Amino acid sequence: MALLHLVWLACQSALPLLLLAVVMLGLAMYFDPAVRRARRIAKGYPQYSSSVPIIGHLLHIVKSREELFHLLREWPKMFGSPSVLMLFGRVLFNLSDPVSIEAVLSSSKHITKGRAYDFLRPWLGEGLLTSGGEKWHYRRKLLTPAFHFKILDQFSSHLEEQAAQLVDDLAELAAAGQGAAVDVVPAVSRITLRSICVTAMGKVDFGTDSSAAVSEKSYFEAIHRVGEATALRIVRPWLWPPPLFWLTPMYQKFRKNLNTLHGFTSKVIADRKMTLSGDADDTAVAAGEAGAENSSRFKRKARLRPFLDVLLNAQRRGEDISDQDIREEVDTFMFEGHDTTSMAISWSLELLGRHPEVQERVVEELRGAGGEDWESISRLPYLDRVFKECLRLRPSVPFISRLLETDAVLPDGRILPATSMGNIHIFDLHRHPDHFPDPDRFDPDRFLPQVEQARHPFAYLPFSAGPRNCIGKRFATMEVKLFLAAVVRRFHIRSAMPEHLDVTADLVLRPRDGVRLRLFAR
Ligand code: HEM
Repeated sequence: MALLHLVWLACQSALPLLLLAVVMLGLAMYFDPAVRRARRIAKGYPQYSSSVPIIGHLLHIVKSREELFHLLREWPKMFGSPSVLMLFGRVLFNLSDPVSIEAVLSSSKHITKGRAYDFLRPWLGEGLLTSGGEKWHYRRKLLTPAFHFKILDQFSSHLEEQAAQLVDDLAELAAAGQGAAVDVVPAVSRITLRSICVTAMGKVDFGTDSSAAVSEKSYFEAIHRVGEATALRIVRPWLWPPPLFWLTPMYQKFRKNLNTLHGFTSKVIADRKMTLSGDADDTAVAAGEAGAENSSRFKRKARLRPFLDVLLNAQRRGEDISDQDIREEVDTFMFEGHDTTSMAISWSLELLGRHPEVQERVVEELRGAGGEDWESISRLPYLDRVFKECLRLRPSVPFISRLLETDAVLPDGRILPATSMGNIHIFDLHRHPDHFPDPDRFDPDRFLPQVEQARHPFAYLPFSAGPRNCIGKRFATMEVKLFLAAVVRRFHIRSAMPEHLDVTADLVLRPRDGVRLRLFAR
């Protein structure tokens, strides 16, 4: 604490120098020849006519997070896609059409994440989501087998247990609410966090005392606060330079919440290290001892190597992975692996609550499925279409971004020039009227095989596409479908949300006041 205070004082006294450094850096970037070329090319694209010298279109986007979310939805209607936003001499392309998005995402040249991800680094470090270059290539190759479908098959029984637990928790919540609307997000988040822990992190023991519940609760609250601060910082340029951010009262809270997040993940890693070090086969294999691979116990375990064990074993084999590296991956997967699925499940329940006829058809299909396990559920075609349509209308990740390090060339010859940002608005892509007629209508039959095949392959991207697509896509699909199936089998669901949603610009698609539902036992 004292150290933090000293840093804060030092920053304050060095403020004029820091500001000067920021201005000098800004000017160097502004007059960089490649950036000037990008500005010249960007003039050919639609954009706001009023641009202020240096700050560009900044005044248009300084809004509350709710207002900003709605403003972003206006851009495709006003300008089409691609359109341009200028900020401090930098060109940002807003992309919400499949053709220009394909030009960016399908190329292995455009794998560097946009500047917005820099603000995630205090939390997620250089994990798989934020890293680039060699580091990303190595980690992606190392971690891909941890999400192979054979490993996911081993996870299905854990997820089935968690689905049953979710149903019990929701029953308790509904009983406490006595027929009133309840916000299901906290209950769903708790179970999706447990799900990623018991599968990818190999954590089996949550303890029976209340301390586990307390640490889970503080973890969610900290995620929300850090997410809010990060999303706000992205659209408040005066908070971009770290030294300026450090001087704000917001930073003190941000730091405290980061400590909670890192404390939680460090404990998960320490617990798993302890379990593995007590396992003679595992230690021998990790150290590369002769004969270990031939042990029959190892052969059984090798098929079951979950995400965290892959990292810990790579470290024990002497590969270049520090404790810090492991923690940033665990932070990344813990966040990506539970917040995205938690919102996908909550939003899907809400959409089913608005469309009782679809809900009943899902229940009917489930009754004929033959079982409640993943084997039976994975084959259901109508549930699959509902799942896809829910992620179309409510994509958990509504926005992603790339820094274009080389030109991206569109099929009509136009260029998205190097140094600019390709901001991909998945939320608007999924509402493109040419690809999804009457886009706000909920209609699972948009995903009938013949309809899907006729559509542009980059018109529907809830999990992104190309080399940096979602590594957890199969895991997420299994979890969301299993949980939806378990909940609708047990409850009639009715949405208690207003017709027009109040959504905020956040890291995941989150409503301002939770997802409120009425649940009635079937
Ligand atoms: C419904 C649930 C999910 C959705 C909608 C979703 C969506 C996405 C999207 C759109 C991206 C691309 C991000 C970007 O380009 O910046 C992504 C990347 C990623 N996702 Fe997911 N995700 C989901 C669940 C999961 C789960 C369950 C995990 C982990 C178990 C996961 C781990 C990751 C990671 C690590 C990346 C970065 C991959 C890379 O850059 O190589 N996601 N996800």
